[in-house]
Parts: sequence; C-alpha cells; structure tokens
Amino acid sequence: MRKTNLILIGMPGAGKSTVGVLLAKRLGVSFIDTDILMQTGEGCYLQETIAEHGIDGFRRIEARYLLSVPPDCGVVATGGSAVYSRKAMTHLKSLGPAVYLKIGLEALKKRLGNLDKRGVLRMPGQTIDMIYEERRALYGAYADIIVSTVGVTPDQVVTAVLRQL
Ligand SMILES: Nc1ncnc2c1ncn2[C@@H]1O[C@H](COP(=O)(O)OP(=O)(O)O)[C@@H](O)[C@H]1O
Ligand SMILES: O=C(O)C1=C[C@@H](OP(=O)(O)O)[C@@H](O)[C@H](O)C1
Ligand SMILES: [Mg+2]
Repeated sequence: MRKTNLILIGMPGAGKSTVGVLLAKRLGVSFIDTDILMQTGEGCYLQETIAEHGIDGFRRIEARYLLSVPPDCGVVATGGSAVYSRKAMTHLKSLGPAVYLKIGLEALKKRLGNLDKRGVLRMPGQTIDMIYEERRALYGAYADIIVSTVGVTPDQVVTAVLRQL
C-alpha cells in the first residue's frame, strides 16, 4: 500500500467524490469528502448553509473546513467551490498534490442535470457556462496533475491518476 495524500479538485459533477473513495481504497489510505465534513460539522445540508449564510458566507465556512483537513488525510474530495479560497488551497496543496478531474462543458451539462438540485454555488442568473469559464483557470492553476474524466469509467479515472503519481 502506498501511503500518500491526494487532493481532488474540479467542477461539480466531475466525479471527485465517486473517484475519491475508489482511489483511497486502491491506495490503502483514508478518505475525506469535505462536503460531508461540512455537512456533519454544521449539522445541516449544504443547501441550508447556502440559504442561511449566502454565497460569501458559504465560502467562508467551507474554507474553515478545508483548513481543518489534517496531515494524514489520505484522499480528499473537495467541493467544486474550494478553489475560491487561496488560503485553503495553499493548505491542501501542502498536504499532497492537487489532482484536477477535468470534464468538458458539454459532458458536464449532461452529467449535472438540474443545477439547483445539486446546490452548485452561483449568483442569480449565473449559468453553468459562466461558472465553468470563471473556474477553469483556477482549477488549472492549482493542478499538479490533470486527468480527463470524459468517456471513461470511474475505475479508469483511478487508473489514470495512479499512472501519473
Ligand atoms: N467517470 C464517470 N463517468 C460517468 N459518470 C460519472 C463518472 N464519475 C462520476 N460520475 C457520476 O457523475 C455524478 C457526479 O459524481 P460526483 O462523484 O458526485 O462528482 P463531484 O463530487 O465531483 O461533484 C454522479 O452521478 C456519478 O455517478
Ligand atoms: O461547486 C460548487 O459550487 C459546489 C460543489 C459541491 O460539491 P461537489 O463539487 O462535490 O459537487 C458542494 O461543495 C457545494 O454544493 C458547492
Ligand atoms: Mg462531491
């Protein structure tokens, strides 16, 4: 078993949570989904945190949970909005390489379905195209490793990540 930490970043729907748990099992390490860390810590669903605190409030609270990820984290599936906190990303990247699970806009639209049901952080009127445009430079800038998740199964994504380590 390889003892290693990996930080998964990318758009909502890219497969961070799905692939993350499979990767952790293959590597024999722990798995943390920061969305779950936040939900259990706050005692409510992410949508409720967004409704109560607004987008900026959600980002601040999310950053706090990202900063609480410990050194022996194993594989970490972040929420898609993690990259809005430079401080949190600096912390996470100090723990292990950031793996950008990349998905094209058209494939993403098919996978995501109704954005509101998924609780993607967005300003009123902001479309998925706009969010994609706003974020892709951030994901690219933080990425140590980039793996495409289009036209491949989650298991194949795991293999592709391991090949690049
Ligand atoms: N490689 C893949 N191919 C097709 N569907 C996928 C793939 N990886 C994940 N999915 C599906 O996409 C959806 C979003 O996956 P999820 O792991 O929740 O993404 P994220 O955590 O990045 O938001 C789920 O329905 C999941 O089953
Ligand atoms: O990208 C986003 O704005 C968000 C993505 C979600 O996580 P996933 O990327 O795991 O779907 C979750 O953190 C929250 O609903 C906001
Ligand atoms: Mg997820």
